[in-house]
Amino acid sequence: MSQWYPVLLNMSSHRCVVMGGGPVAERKVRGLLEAGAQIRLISPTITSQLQQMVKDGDIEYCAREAVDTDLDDATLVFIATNQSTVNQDMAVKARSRGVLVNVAEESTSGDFIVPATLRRGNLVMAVSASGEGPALASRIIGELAEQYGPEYEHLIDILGEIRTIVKREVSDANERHNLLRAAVTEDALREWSEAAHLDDTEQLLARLRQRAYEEKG
Ligand SMILES: C[C@@]1(CC(=O)O)C2=NC(=C\c3[nH]c(c(CCC(=O)O)c3CC(=O)O)Cc3[nH]c(c(CC(=O)O)c3CCC(=O)O)/C=C3\N/C(=C\2)[C@@H](CCC(=O)O)[C@]3(C)CC(=O)O)/[C@H]1CCC(=O)O
Ligand SMILES: NC(=O)c1ccc[n+]([C@@H]2O[C@H](COP(=O)([O-])OP(=O)(O)OC[C@H]3O[C@@H](n4cnc5c(N)ncnc54)[C@H](O)[C@@H]3O)[C@@H](O)[C@H]2O)c1
Repeated sequence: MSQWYPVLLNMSSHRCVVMGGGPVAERKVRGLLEAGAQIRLISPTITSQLQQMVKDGDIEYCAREAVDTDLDDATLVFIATNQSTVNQDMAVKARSRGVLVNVAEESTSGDFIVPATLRRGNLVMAVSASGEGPALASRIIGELAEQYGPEYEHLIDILGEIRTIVKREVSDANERHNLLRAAVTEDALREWSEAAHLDDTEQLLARLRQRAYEEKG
């Protein structure tokens, strides 16, 4: 059994602190930026890509070693220095303050780990091997990337609109459930990518009912 519990956090208004400025910290910063988090990076040295992000104003940067007070107003802390004593010391301090912490060098010193992730707009896929095989998680995400191409970014938006219409128009919970399931088959997705009937509610519902009926039969 894995003790890790997967969630999607709304990071849009949360401050994250990243300690360390190497490739591992850079990966964490990229993932956080994709979720719109506010990031403060603390490290005496940083990669050229991180330097560019600082220049572009994407992240706040303190060019020094991390200190305890850096933990103060953070929702999440990511520790990725190459100093094991610093990593472990900051992890203990963060936990004692109740700040959730990720420790890149050792999964069990922290409160959470970061899964390999694939984003297609609002479709977010995350794979974890619970720290036992990050390379496997990364490989599986690579496979998913081939299976779920960039077209899913648009498709997931169409599906969102279809769902809004169904929720508005269909009051029976059981029927709603059947229609929404019928809306996401591979065949249905192909149809929506060509014509989703979003401006013709009657036509859309008729197509969904037909699909739900066919699936049952
Ligand atoms: C998913 C990903 C996300 C990210 O980092 O953003 C991520 N590691 C990635 C890649 C990767 N990391 C490593 C390799 C080399 C192969 C290997 O060693 O196996 C590769 C493969 C590669 O580079 O392709 C080395 C490594 N990783 C950790 C340690 C320490 C240890 O062993 O505990 C060491 C040894 C360091 C050393 O040698 O000393 C620890 C962690 N790495 C995690 C996440 C967390 C668990 C995730 C999970 O299992 O779900 C955890 C526990 C903590 C954390 O960082 O949250 C990202 C893939 C992104 C992508 O490609 O999509
Ligand atoms: N989770 C993962 O996926 C993964 C993968 C490889 C390695 N690791 C672990 O993550 C650590 C970082 O890896 P890396 O390749 O980015 O290392 P790196 O050596 O390239 O970078 C380390 C960074 O930490 C900074 N640093 C050093 N002391 C500091 C301090 N007191 N306060 C703040 N910053 C400080 C350095 O200036 C440097 O920017 C490794 O030591 C390893 O244990 C994790």
